[in-house]
Amino acid sequence: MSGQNSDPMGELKRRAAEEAAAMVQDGMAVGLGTGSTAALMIDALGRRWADGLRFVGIPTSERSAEQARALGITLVDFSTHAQLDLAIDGADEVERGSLDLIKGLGGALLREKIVAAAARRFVVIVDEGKLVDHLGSRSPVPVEVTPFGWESTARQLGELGARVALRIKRDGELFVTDGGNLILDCTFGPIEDPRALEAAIGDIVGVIESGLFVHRTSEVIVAGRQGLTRLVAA
Ligand SMILES: O=C(CO)[C@H](O)[C@H](O)COP(=O)(O)O
Repeated sequence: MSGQNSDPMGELKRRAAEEAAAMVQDGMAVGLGTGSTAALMIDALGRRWADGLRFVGIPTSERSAEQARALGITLVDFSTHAQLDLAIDGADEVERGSLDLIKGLGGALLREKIVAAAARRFVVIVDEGKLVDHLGSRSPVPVEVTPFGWESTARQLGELGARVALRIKRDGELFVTDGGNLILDCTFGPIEDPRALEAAIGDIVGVIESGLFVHRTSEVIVAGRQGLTRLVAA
């Protein structure tokens, strides 16, 4: 069988990633997301870099930094670029209408949220399977917490109505973030008021950040069976 059409959704995700990468212009400071979709976008930026485009990137994880560095992309940090022109990232769920997100199944939510908050435009790339009517319908909300006292933090997250699971890797080791913290995956079910939940989670001592991204998205590029769709925040 020809490999060309063996993964039509993968091909559409690649096109969505290329469309997002096409938004980068010479001289921009760009946030580079994390995950399999963001990796396709970084690859696309690498091709544009090889063609002569020049910009600087702030990566949202060590993984993305390594990938971008290998492609020759210049990386900077917030000491020289406290504001970014654009950030591009994937997501685990996108709420239709609001374009609010759940992120962090890849474990990079803290740096991803800092980068999204620093960007004038935040563009998200997903396949259509990530679109939901209510956040929390399929994905838990990942919450990054300090290792010290995580059991107490978990208990308090449970009091908000979540089923809480400490993230463990496939090899049985604890998942530790790039910042040296732990992730608690909190299953709430469909979330009625993401803004209120984000605030309530953030109020718990020991919580560093949650994977709820509320009112942060400028645009979503969706790869679907019918092709690419662009959703813009109302
Ligand atoms: O939030 C993330 C990492 O922390 C990713 O953006 C999210 O998990 C989507 O990843 P993928 O594109 O591999 O489905």
